[in-house]
Amino acid sequence: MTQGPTSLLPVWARTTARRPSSRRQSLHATTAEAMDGEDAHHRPSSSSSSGGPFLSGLCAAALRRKPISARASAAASGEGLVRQLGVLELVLLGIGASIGAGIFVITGTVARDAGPGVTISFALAGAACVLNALCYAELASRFPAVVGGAYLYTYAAFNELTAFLVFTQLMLDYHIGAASIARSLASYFIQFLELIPSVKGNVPSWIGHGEEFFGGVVSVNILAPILLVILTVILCRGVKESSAVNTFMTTLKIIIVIVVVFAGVFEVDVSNWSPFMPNGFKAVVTGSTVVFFAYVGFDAVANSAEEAKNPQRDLPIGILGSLLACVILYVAVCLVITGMLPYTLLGEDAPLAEAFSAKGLKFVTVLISIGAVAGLTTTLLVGLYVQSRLYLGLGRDGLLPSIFSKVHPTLHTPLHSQIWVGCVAAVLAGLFNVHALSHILSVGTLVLKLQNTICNCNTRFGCS
Ligand SMILES: NC(=[NH2+])NCCC[C@H](N)C(=O)O
Repeated sequence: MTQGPTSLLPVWARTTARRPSSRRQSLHATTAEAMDGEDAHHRPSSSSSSGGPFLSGLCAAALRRKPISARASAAASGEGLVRQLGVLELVLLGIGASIGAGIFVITGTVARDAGPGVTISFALAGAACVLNALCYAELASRFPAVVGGAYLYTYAAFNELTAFLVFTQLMLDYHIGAASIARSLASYFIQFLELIPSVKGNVPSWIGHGEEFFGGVVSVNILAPILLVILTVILCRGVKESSAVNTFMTTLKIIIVIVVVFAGVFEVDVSNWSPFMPNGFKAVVTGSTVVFFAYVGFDAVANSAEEAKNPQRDLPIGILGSLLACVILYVAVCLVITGMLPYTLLGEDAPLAEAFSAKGLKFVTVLISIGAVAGLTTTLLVGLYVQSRLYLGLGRDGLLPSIFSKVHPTLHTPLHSQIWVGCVAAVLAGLFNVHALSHILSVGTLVLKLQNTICNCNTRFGCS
């Protein structure tokens, strides 16, 4: 066996990479061992390096690649996670991750510029995402069904360094995203509570909305961490349990969106649709880059590869099915909302709810709030789920401490990884208002989608 240089890795990673745990050894023939095969030519020989052992180690570690075949045995062994998710659960997982607060908020922001053309913005962003989803679907069906998603594909298509960068981007997105969503959820709960007259105005801000200290640098909130703990407990209990919660909540929000569309159809005045693009096509295209956020999430399905009953068939269906369902629902909501009111009157923060209150349909407004809560809950739940599976993948590969590679023998969940991601999100959500930061992350997500498309080209056409 060729010895792979590990000097690039931190001490703990070096240790785990050299002396892999027995599970890792059996599940994933990775790192040095994995390089024996098809990717040996990707490693620069250390003797040819003129920059000394450190530089050659650095290059070798950065350039080593995980061969696709090395994962096959992992998928076959079936050890660790259990295959419990059917095609419906996978589609609902994708929808659960995608339909969050985006549709309830972004529509108004973009419609103020793009007018009714926001519908085209959603269709354009949806079309771009469908192309990307096709890449994900192909990668998901081509690869052995193990955890890792985008990280795994990058490891096989490029190298370890790129894969690790993908992981860091994903983690930044998911950790901050989870904290931000948990805070929004906490605020929603307080708003619900404040519907009770005796409670209104009496809830201290440190419970839900956040009490600011040090000039706003720290914003203390206890409800968000509590919600994160509850979801983490559900996720730790088993994939069947968390999938059941996701299925229930996602079905609820789909029904609510459909009811909203049908209730709104009768209020549509077609004259509100002309002009359809008051500020031209440019505003519509600009809008599509913003509404892209609403589609983020379908890729979550790829991360459940190791828990899908029939991954090669069901993952592509789950990825594409959930995205297409979102495109249809989003376009329908946009058409209805821009038909109900002149676009100039649409609110920026809660356009859907405001449009229905303006028409005197208060019950729909309440439904929308319930839909938003269900939406936030499922995006949070699935986000935490995906994170833990990514940590599990990196733990197995020796890129993170081996504690992350452990799967509970009876619950069949990566307990340590799950608790870790819950704790990180809880600390962030409990102490900081990360909302502003979460918006910037869409750019990173966009780059990640591009990266995945390149991965697909790379593995399909063998460019490297
Ligand atoms: N990984 C993420 N950044 N997930 C956030 C998903 C946001 C979701 N699409 C929404 O409209 O609310």
